[in-house]
Amino acid sequence: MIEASGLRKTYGDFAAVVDSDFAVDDGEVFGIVGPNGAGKTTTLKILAGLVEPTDGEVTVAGFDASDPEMRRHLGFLPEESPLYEEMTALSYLRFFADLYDVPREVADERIEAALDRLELDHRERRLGDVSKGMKRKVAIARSLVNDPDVLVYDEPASGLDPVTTNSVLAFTRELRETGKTVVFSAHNLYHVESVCDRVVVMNEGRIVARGSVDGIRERHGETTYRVFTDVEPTATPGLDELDATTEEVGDRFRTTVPSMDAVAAVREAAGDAGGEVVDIRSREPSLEDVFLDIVGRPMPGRYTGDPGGDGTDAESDADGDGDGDESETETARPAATEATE
Ligand SMILES: Nc1ncnc2c1ncn2[C@@H]1O[C@H](COP(=O)(O)OP(=O)(O)OP(=O)(O)O)[C@@H](O)[C@H]1O
Repeated sequence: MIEASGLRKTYGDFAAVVDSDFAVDDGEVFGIVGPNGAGKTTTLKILAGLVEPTDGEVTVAGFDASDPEMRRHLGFLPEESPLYEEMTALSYLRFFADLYDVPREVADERIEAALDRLELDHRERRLGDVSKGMKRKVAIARSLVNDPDVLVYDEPASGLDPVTTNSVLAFTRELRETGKTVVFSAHNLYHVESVCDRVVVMNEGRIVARGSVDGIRERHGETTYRVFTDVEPTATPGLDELDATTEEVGDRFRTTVPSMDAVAAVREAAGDAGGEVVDIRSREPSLEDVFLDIVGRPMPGRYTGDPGGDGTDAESDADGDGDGDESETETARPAATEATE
């Protein structure tokens, strides 16, 4: 649905996007993640045909991004989307539908459906008087009035309260179920983890990692295991050497270890001490941990508005099986060689 190859955008001597290649499949939710200034917005604007790349090619729904016909297939949500404050949500959305020559009846049906799914109240209220969350929802509904195949959303849930964030993320997931292809950027890694099929991580204009969220996590992060025993597993010499740490938790002992071999050693130690393992859980590194590893600095605005309340760690029963997702990392080169100050 989207193919970008050799994308580069320079402003004078400064390279905002360098050597960017990626493809987005039909019906996929694709995330672009990275710190401030990484080149996310520039990339999205190139996809939306709003910024012309200095080099490279991009096709969206089979059209060159610069082809005006492409816009009929695209819904774009900019990072900031000022609305006409004197209009109501309904009149505003009808206005945009008219710009796309959507017949009134069809437009009304689409608008109602989008606003229902977004749970938007106060449809007849002046947009100048509605909350920031409602404005964002109206802007999202606007991106759908032409029933596009591809949606390009720049930070769709940024700065929203947890309830609205949840609603916007759920809506984005639903778009995939209706066959839309979505590309979105986010600072907040929880947003990316909870919605995207695949992501690219950008830093200083370049893609530095790509793959499924799980694949990237698997490749860059280290899974730890928490072994719960009914005795303190201290009997076997050498447990310390396995980087094991044990804490007493209620009537159990929780030993955290970095490998399945160490899990086996804990099991043996518990047996030697006359007890047994009662539970084993794996703890996946968060995308945040991985991001720190790849980019070398934390994401700004980390995990704000986490509607799940625990976006930082994924914990699951440990069978020790990875899903073998492929992902790859590209070595981060210094910010564009073209960029000379
Ligand atoms: N029109 C422009 N002229 C000059 N420099 C620009 C222009 N647009 C973007 N840049 C620069 O290009 C770099 C990438 O900007 P971009 O907005 O794509 O980053 P971003 O990853 O979206 O960042 P943020 O998360 O802060 O929105 C930044 O250093 C920015 O200052």
